[in-house]
Formats: sequence, C-alpha cells, structure tokens
Amino acid sequence: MNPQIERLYQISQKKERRIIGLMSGTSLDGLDIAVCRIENAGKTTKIQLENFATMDYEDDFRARVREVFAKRNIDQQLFSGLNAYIGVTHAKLINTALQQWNIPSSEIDCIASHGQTVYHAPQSLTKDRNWPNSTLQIGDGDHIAVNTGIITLSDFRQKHVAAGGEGAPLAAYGDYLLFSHATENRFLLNIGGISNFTFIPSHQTKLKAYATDLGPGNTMMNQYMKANFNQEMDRDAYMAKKGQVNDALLNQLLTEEFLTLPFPKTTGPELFNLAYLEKAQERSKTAHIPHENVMATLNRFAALAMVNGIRKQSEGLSDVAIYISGGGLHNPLLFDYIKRSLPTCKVESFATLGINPDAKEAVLFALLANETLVGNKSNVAQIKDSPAVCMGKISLPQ
Ligand SMILES: Nc1ncnc2c1ncn2[C@@H]1O[C@H](COP(=O)(O)OP(=O)(O)OP(=O)(O)O)[C@@H](O)[C@H]1O
Ligand SMILES: CC(=O)N[C@H]1[C@@H]2OC[C@@H](O2)[C@@H](O)[C@@H]1O[C@H](C)C(=O)O
Repeated sequence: MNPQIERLYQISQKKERRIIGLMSGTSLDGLDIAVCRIENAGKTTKIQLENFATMDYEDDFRARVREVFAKRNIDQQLFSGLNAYIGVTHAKLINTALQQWNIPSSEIDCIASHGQTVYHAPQSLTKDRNWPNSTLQIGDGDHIAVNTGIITLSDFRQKHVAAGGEGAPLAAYGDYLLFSHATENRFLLNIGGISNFTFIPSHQTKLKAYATDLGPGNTMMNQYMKANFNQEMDRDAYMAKKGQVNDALLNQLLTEEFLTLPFPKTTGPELFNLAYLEKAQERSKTAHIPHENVMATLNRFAALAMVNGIRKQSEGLSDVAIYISGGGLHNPLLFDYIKRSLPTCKVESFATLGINPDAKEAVLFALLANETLVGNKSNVAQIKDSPAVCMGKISLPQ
C-alpha cells in the first residue's frame, strides 16, 4: 500500500485529529488559518481552536487576484498561473504561521483548503437554465500539499454542485453539527463580503436547518472605498457615519429580484458590485451625492438585506438568537443597526458560542475535512435543500 494512503487511514482512525482550516474570502484581506483539534465526527464532534491568524496578503497578490475576480473576461495565462501561485502563496503563509506557533508540520494531520473563489455562477444568478450551476475556487491543493508536506483536502464546493447544490453556503453543515440548541432558534449570521446566515431551529420545532446568502455584506462598501479612496475598507464605518442615508438611492438598491427569492439562495460580487450601484444611482438621479452619503446608504443597504432576511425567517418564532461573525461584526454602524432593528431577538457576537468569530469559516472547513475523513453522509443529511455529501479532493504530498 502507498504509505500515504496508510497514513490517511491512520488519521481517520485517530481519537483526535489536528486539522488546519483555511479560508480566503471575497474581501481578499488575507488567508485565515485555524489550527483545530477535532474529536469524533457528526453530532458528537468536539472542536477546539488552538491557534488562529489572518495572514495578510501583499498588495501585489490582491491586485493579481482582482484582475480575474468576478470578471467574465480574463487573461487565461494569468488565470492558469494564479491557480498555482495562490496554492504556493497559501503554502508559504501556512509554513510561516506554523513556524511562528512552533508547530512542526509533522504534527498536523491535514489541511482543509477553501481556495479563492474567483467566480460564482449558480443558475439563479446567470438566469440561464440551459447551463449548469457552477462555482470556481482556485489555489491548487497539490501545490499546498507538496509545499507544506501535509495531506490537503481542497475544492470542497464542486461535490456540492455535482450533487445538485449551488456550491454554497456550506457553513450549514458545521453550524448544524456544532451549534444546534434545545430551546433557542439560532441565526448564525456571517458578515463577510457577502452576508449569509445559517438558521438552526430549536429542538422544539419541526423546521429544518439551512444556510442561505442574503445579499451584500462588506463587498460594495469595500469596492467603493477602493475605487474612490484606494482604501481596503471603511474602517469602523468612519466615512459612513459622517453621511446621511439617501432614501431614493436606497430604494433603488433594494429593487433587485435576488432579495425577494425564497431561501436558500446564493449570490456574489458578480451581482453586488459597483456597476450595480451605478445603475441604481442613475435610476435615482443620485450620481453626484457626496461619498459620505453613498457610504451611509451602502452600509444601510447591507444591513437591511440582513435584517429583512432574518425577519422573514423568524416571523412567528420566539426565543430567537442571532450570533454574528465575519469582518462586518467590527463595523459598528452595521452592528448597531441590526441590533436596533431586531429588538425582540438576542443579538450577540459569535464569540459567545466559544469560537473566535473571525475564525469561524476556517474552522468550518476543518470540520468538513474531518467529516470526509471520518464521518458519514448521514451526519449532514439534516440540512434543507442541500445535498448530503462528503466534500473535498485529497492531495498527497509525494
Ligand atoms: N474595523 C472594521 N470596520 C469596518 N469593517 C471591517 C472592520 N474589520 C473588518 N471589516 C470588514 O470585514 C471584511 C473582512 O471580512 P471577512 O474576512 O469576514 O470577509 P471574507 O471572509 O473575505 O468574506 P466572505 O465570507 O464573503 O468570503 C473587511 O474587508 C472589511 O470590509
Ligand atoms: C461561492 C463562495 O465562495 N461563497 C462564499 C461567499 O462568502 C460568504 C458567502 O459568499 C457564502 O456563500 C460562501 O462562503 C461561506 C463560507 C459558505 O459557504 O458557507
């Protein structure tokens, strides 16, 4: 037997595995690296987050990814190169982090790599029923395995699509296994580039758990700051706080059909981008309003996409709790508006549930890898409208 296959077998038999979860989201801020200790699988999974860091990307890296990110027409040579380049860059960042934490790579059982989403094209977005759902994450797993010496599981979303899903959101699987609660109806709201929630009904209801995207999280605010001020974000909502929400623009932003589609659904910056903003500005004749007002309006638009979505699902339910993760948690204007708009719900940071909110998505990918190595597809069969499959392709280091 190939000794690497034997090692895989041994890893799957261990009482506890040490798995690195990786997430590189649409915000392109950096690579989230979460070292997790995971015991068991399925509903008895226990996860302990040992180390976490977001390793910042260099400007050159961001610029190259932005050349293809969410774009329909791209340079193929650059694209092919990026697949390898992102894999190698991620491997370097992992090696650096492990060194900083004094963890020898031989002590890591495997890496769970999300890769970099470059295009998300479910039929609901393309509106083309003759063309399949698709989503694409690059940053090749073999490059990570070879350059770290660690077995790597990657490209999780393809199996989901192959089995009938949209390839996202995948958070529901881990959220359901780790955080369902006897009496609380929980919304795990993640505010990344795109906002999404996992709804986990209490054990007292007959409802099923699911995850759905809601609309823009930080992405339009980030894009506007980049285009107009060459800044990566509106840190602490500094700009938005100085402006006034423009109702005419806000109403136009809210007309998008996606916002009215039933849950679950997925989207991306392919839809919610500056071109989308410009069209809404034209229609509302607000092309020349001050930047502060545009930012205040974009902030409110993101908040409303979330609040309206949560209201829709929580109607008629009592004991509703919302736990917020993702970078948008650090945007005070966004957080305060969400909290004020949902006065009957408990609204807290995801940290209350015992895991660093910035690490959540990376941890969930570690859990998905654990399920693939040790779990059973029935563990994830409880998620509404999402295929029960184990995900991730396995790359061996040699
Ligand atoms: N202090 C802050 N003030 C305002 N916004 C912030 C702050 N800190 C982080 N953010 C926002 O959070 C973003 C990063 O969030 P996160 O890392 O969750 O996104 P992501 O993982 O790239 O997205 P996705 O989950 O959609 O893939 C930043 O780009 C910024 O917009
Ligand atoms: C295609 C893709 O990369 N989608 C991401 C993105 O970031 C947030 C939202 O859009 C969500 O659908 C998903 O990520 C999370 C981790 C998920 O799959 O649950």
